[in-house]
Amino acid sequence: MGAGATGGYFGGRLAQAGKDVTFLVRPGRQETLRRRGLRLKGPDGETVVQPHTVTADTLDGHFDLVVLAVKSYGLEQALLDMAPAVGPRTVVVPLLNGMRHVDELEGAFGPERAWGGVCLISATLDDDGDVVQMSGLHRLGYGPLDGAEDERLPEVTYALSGTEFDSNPSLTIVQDMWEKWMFLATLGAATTLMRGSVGEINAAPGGLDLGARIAAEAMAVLTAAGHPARPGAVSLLRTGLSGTGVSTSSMYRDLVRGAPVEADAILGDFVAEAAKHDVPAPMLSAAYTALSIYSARRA
Ligand SMILES: NC(=O)C1=CN([C@@H]2O[C@H](COP(=O)(O)OP(=O)(O)OC[C@H]3O[C@@H](n4cnc5c(N)ncnc54)[C@H](OP(=O)(O)O)[C@@H]3O)[C@@H](O)[C@H]2O)C=CC1
Ligand SMILES: CC(C)(CO)C(=O)C(=O)O
Repeated sequence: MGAGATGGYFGGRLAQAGKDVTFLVRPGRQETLRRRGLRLKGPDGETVVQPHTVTADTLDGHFDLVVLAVKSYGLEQALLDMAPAVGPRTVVVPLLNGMRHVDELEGAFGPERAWGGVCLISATLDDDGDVVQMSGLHRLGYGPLDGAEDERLPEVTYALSGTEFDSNPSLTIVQDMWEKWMFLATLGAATTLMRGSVGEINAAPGGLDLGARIAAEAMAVLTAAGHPARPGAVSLLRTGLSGTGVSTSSMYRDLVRGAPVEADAILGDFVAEAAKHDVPAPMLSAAYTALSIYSARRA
């Protein structure tokens, strides 16, 4: 569902590996994909696949697996449009950041079909509509939200394996999603508040300290919410915040090109979680306020 940066990337890699993939898209995107093919550009070169696409009005029959890859502000319509594709045994794996979509997905399709998902990638669409993978990271995690063994997990794992990206079935997907949320809340707040990449922030006076302070707030929120970050997640966060590189966040890239941002789902809900547990989060809160002003001006 959606053939933008993440849907285009993971779906394109699956199609490249010979899997039976259909992209549910809107007419504008369908036209671009017809004209140019689905082009994936990245550190390892360029690949073109000719994707099979459908639009909501031509969607027919149930699918085994739906990978939901829209922005949070497009979720409501996306759930309506994809509903005919979801049958009794369909599994829906969302790639969205944040946690609010979990309730919406469960509400729409029921807990037996709504799974959790996490994607770690830095991707964007360029001016031609091609998918650009901006670093070597491309990991997709998925699993049932209740963490119980599910006979469909090996089937979904088979469907999502044998491609160029890392595929991670997980029985701790809710914890994985919280940790991903912590990572993105930190990186998203730092890059949008400072209007710069990780390398630029770290090179500026006070930049290193700022990153560490936002990370400390975010980790405290996870602990208070009952999902303390595991050592691997803490180390990923530290690595993500260190260095001199050009890495940013999808929210930063949306901000600098004047596009809508997912501030409410990524930072608003996170700050609300902090308030619920009386955890001070002044830096995260400042970033959310700044993005809310940006969103109000765009409206
Ligand atoms: N980009 C990144 O590096 C990462 C993004 N994420 C998360 O993944 C999610 C998706 O982000 P991303 O892929 O970057 O977003 P994009 O904006 O690049 O892609 C979203 C796509 O969804 C399509 N879409 C929206 N609504 C519908 C609909 N009703 N029917 C069909 N297609 C629809 C849009 O189509 P149209 O072209 O018609 O508008 C667009 O192509 C977000 O929550 C983001 O935070 C997570 C990790 C990394
Ligand atoms: C932080 C990152 C790059 C990790 O995948 C991400 O999710 C985003 O930018 O939206």
